[in-house]
Amino acid sequence: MMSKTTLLKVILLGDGGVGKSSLMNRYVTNKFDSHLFHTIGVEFLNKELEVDGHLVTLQIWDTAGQERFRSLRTPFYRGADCCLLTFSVEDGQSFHNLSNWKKEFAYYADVKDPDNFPFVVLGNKLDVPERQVSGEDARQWCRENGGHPYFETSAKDATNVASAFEEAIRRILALDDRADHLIHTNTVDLQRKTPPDPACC
Ligand SMILES: Nc1nc2c(ncn2[C@@H]2O[C@H](COP(=O)(O)OP(=O)(O)OP(=O)(O)O)[C@@H](O)[C@H]2O)c(=O)[nH]1
Ligand SMILES: [Mg+2]
Repeated sequence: MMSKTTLLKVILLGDGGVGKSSLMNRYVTNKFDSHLFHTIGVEFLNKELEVDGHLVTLQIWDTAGQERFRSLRTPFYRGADCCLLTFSVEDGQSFHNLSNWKKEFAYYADVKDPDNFPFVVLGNKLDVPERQVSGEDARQWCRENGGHPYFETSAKDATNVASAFEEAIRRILALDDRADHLIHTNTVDLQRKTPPDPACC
């Protein structure tokens, strides 16, 4: 059984410690580690899913947020279909740095028109009671910086994690001129037990 899947690359950016790896792990493996190590360079995981009738292979690239790893992460920005700008609601500095992350992405991904590129903003660690960034401030930043969608998430208790990644997919698929850029790959469904087509080699 051959089926068409669309490969979409999304990239997680944001300060070290805001929870990028935890969000990816929660979404792909549904696990959470309260003592996760800082990422060095980049890592990626794939997740296959169906969104609004589209079979999608989501390739999630998780980057190291610490400044000392800048040169290791930036070569991987090119070709991203969506960028998830991530901060932690209990870390005001990580919120103030969103503009820098957006600029870094646009520069190294060579995005010509950042205002029309699909960014999604994530305010993570919603479960932590001591907030430094209000939802209203975050929404205002999103409105004033290109009208990006905003999700408050918790990788720890799984709040809104799937919704945020699925919004990223919808934003990409909604772009009018996607058709020319989509990478269609044929995949083999190993679960399906139908006999081979006799007309086939
Ligand atoms: N309470 C709480 N802790 C979280 C959440 N997400 C991540 N953490 C914790 O915050 C710490 C940092 O999380 P990471 O996922 O490693 O952060 P990161 O953004 O990948 O950091 P770098 O790899 O250095 O860029 C870890 O101890 C996580 O367990 C969350 O939603 N709630
Ligand atoms: Mg990490």
